[in-house]
Amino acid sequence: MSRAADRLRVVLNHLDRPGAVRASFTSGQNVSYHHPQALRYTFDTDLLSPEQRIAYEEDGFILIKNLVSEEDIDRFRAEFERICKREVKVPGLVVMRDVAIARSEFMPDQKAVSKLQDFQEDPELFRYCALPQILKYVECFTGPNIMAMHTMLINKPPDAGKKTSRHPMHQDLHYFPFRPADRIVCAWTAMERVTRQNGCLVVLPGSHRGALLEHDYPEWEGGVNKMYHGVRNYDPTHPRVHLEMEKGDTVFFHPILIHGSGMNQTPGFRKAISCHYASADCYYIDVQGTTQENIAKEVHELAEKKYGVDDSVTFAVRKTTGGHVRHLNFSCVFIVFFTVVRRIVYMYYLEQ
Ligand SMILES: CCCCCC(=O)SCCNC(=O)CCNC(=O)[C@H](O)C(C)(C)COP(=O)(O)OP(=O)(O)OC[C@H]1O[C@@H](n2cnc3c(N)ncnc32)[C@H](O)[C@@H]1OP(=O)(O)O
Ligand SMILES: O=C(O)CCC(=O)C(=O)O
Repeated sequence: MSRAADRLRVVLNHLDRPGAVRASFTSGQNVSYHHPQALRYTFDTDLLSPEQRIAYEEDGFILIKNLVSEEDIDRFRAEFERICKREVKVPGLVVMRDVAIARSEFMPDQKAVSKLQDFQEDPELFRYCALPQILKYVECFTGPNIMAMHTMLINKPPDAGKKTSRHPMHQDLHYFPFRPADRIVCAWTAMERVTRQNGCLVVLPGSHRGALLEHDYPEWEGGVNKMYHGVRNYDPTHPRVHLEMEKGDTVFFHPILIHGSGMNQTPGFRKAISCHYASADCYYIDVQGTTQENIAKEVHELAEKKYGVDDSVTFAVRKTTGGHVRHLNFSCVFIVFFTVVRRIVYMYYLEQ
């Protein structure tokens, strides 16, 4: 270990000792999960090294190599294929097609699927969200009571020539009407080798320390996928990092971190699986009058059109236990983030 790392460890030990200044939390449940004021984004659970904690604090993301086994990933891939072939039907699942491909008559159906969203009712895919090795890291950011909030399997298609396979630079918090942001984290696992060629994630290190910015559709000539909003104004000179990853590597990142992904310039699909987690202490906010109002409106419109929902819709809550990490799974579609969310949290507390 380097001398600098040794020094860092000593400083962190001092800061972490009982009686040191603590950050405040939204409930007493996290009392033993303190972190020193200087470290705002991470908890000490004996998993992250001092260097890793500092890296996440400074950059807003951390990449862990080889976290998910080849066997698990192959099982997720097989389940994805079963879903595409309609061999299994998953309640609440949102199947997205790339806008350029959806409008093509010639693409066989399963190839057109660019993303599955809200797979929490698929036990095989949902295993990803409950993998102990993932939850151990999640706990470093959310604290011990963890909720799975949003799930995706992203199947970035070979670009159809319109550059629609790109995902504009954005902050995930734009889609989440709950807070505090620092207690939310995304786990994103490469299901195969991801490179600049096939459209790896691109992040702006340190941008998680900024505010949630205004988002809207980018003005792209070839079209933009539904709800793929981009950050309106960000510093184009901000350093960018392309996260090239091997199968099974996992990146954890903060919901204010500005990120996106490039065009897939290869003939193959680029797959990744991800889950957004939050502390059970997170609370929902009213997004009226905030920058999130535009996405809330769009989600409501889509929900009305597709499901005819109103605020009286009820959603089930399922609870699972994984070691000492309590893990909640919301049975919800994307829309509940903006509609009946308060009820779900309330039900959770009633169950205690
Ligand atoms: C926190 C992390 C957030 C991550 C950020 C995100 O991922 S944000 C992205 C989240 N996105 C979503 O949740 C979108 C969910 N998607 C959907 O609900 C659906 O895929 C859809 C509404 C876009 C289309 O569903 P439908 O079942 O109506 O599909 P259908 O095939 O009948 O198409 C209806 C019309 O929509 C067009 N269409 C289809 N897919 C589209 C797409 N991705 N973007 C734009 N338009 C699309 C079709 O060409 C068609 O247009 P015409 O009528 O002109 O022929
Ligand atoms: O996997 C990708 O290409 C980008 C995913 C992403 O940023 C998102 O869905 O929010």
